[in-house]
Amino acid sequence: MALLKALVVFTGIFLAVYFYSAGDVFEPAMLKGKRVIVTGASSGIGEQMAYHLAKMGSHILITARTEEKLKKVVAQCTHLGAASAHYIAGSMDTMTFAKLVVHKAENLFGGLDMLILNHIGHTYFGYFDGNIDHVRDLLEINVLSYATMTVAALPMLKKSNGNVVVVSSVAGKIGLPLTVPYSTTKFALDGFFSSLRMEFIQQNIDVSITLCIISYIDTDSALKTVSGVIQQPAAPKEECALEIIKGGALRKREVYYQYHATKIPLLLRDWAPELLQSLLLKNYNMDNFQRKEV
Ligand SMILES: NC(=O)C1=CN([C@@H]2O[C@H](COP(=O)(O)OP(=O)(O)OC[C@H]3O[C@@H](n4cnc5c(N)ncnc54)[C@H](OP(=O)(O)O)[C@@H]3O)[C@@H](O)[C@H]2O)C=CC1
Ligand SMILES: CC(C)CCC[C@@H](C)[C@H]1CC[C@H]2[C@@H]3C(=O)C=C4C[C@@H](O)CC[C@]4(C)[C@H]3CC[C@]12C
Repeated sequence: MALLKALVVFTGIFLAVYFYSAGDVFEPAMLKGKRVIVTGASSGIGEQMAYHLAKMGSHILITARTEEKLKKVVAQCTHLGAASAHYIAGSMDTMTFAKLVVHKAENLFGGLDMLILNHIGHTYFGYFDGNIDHVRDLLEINVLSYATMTVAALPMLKKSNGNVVVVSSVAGKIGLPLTVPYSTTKFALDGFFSSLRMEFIQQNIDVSITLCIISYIDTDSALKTVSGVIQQPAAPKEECALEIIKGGALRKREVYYQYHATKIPLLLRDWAPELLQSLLLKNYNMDNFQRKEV
């Protein structure tokens, strides 16, 4: 009898896990013909996301400040099989530009399926220098432009039951040294977008919001800034870019990449904060530290 009970329970758990994860299967075809904006796509993870989307056959609009780099990324996207690829150059420190990007997508595509918010403004990797004006400027670029673009894109995203994908960081969930202004902006994204997600659910607005919690990635800018100081290895940007797109397409609440480097610290955060603190500090080799502009 006990064996039968155990068997029933086991089968129940197996079926629950099977059917729960069945909806979790990603197919590149999910992005075919979809109309996508990627910000900060002239380099790093944003550039890699544009290439993945191109291979999947999406319509892509990319943006950043450097026109020369954007032209090259667009050419490569076309070569890789994008349904169409366009760029618009400008800086996200002006909210009129943030809105302009969304309006350009509307004019080009007549709608929008996915908004990938990924750009970050320049900052420094070093002890907080007391400059509040820099924190304010960074909040404009890293947070308010994200909110502005989301507001501008919402009518289109409601029509398509689309996705907002927000690229954040472990530094947006856990306080870390040497990135005070940056970390401030990434925590703010959690506040804005996690609250907005709850409001969408209450109002039956079928637009998903995916917050991506990313650890140390091997982009040129990250390697230039922190190698020597950070002890852990950097994860590959290509795989990171794909995991972000998958999370958005599957309408996940949050993406954790790399899983172990983000989930384990997050589990410790609330239950063993002092242990986490001492483990994290061991990860920084301050003998090699020099303040750097990012
Ligand atoms: N690399 C890492 O270790 C980690 C990265 N992340 C997150 O991943 C995302 C991408 O990072 P990563 O690829 O490393 O960064 P990169 O430095 O490679 O890319 C940043 C992008 O933002 C653009 N950008 C910079 N300033 C502005 C501006 N004022 N207005 C508009 N665009 C601007 C840059 O282009 P241009 O200069 O031409 O404007 C570039 O395209 C970020 O959100 C970051 O926080 C999270 C955790 C770890
Ligand atoms: C197990 C983890 C909790 C350990 C801490 C991981 C630390 C070392 C990781 C996590 C988040 C990372 C920073 C980040 O998010 C984004 C950028 C912007 C990029 O242009 C320059 C590098 C920088 C500052 C990364 C530096 C390394 C950080 C602090």
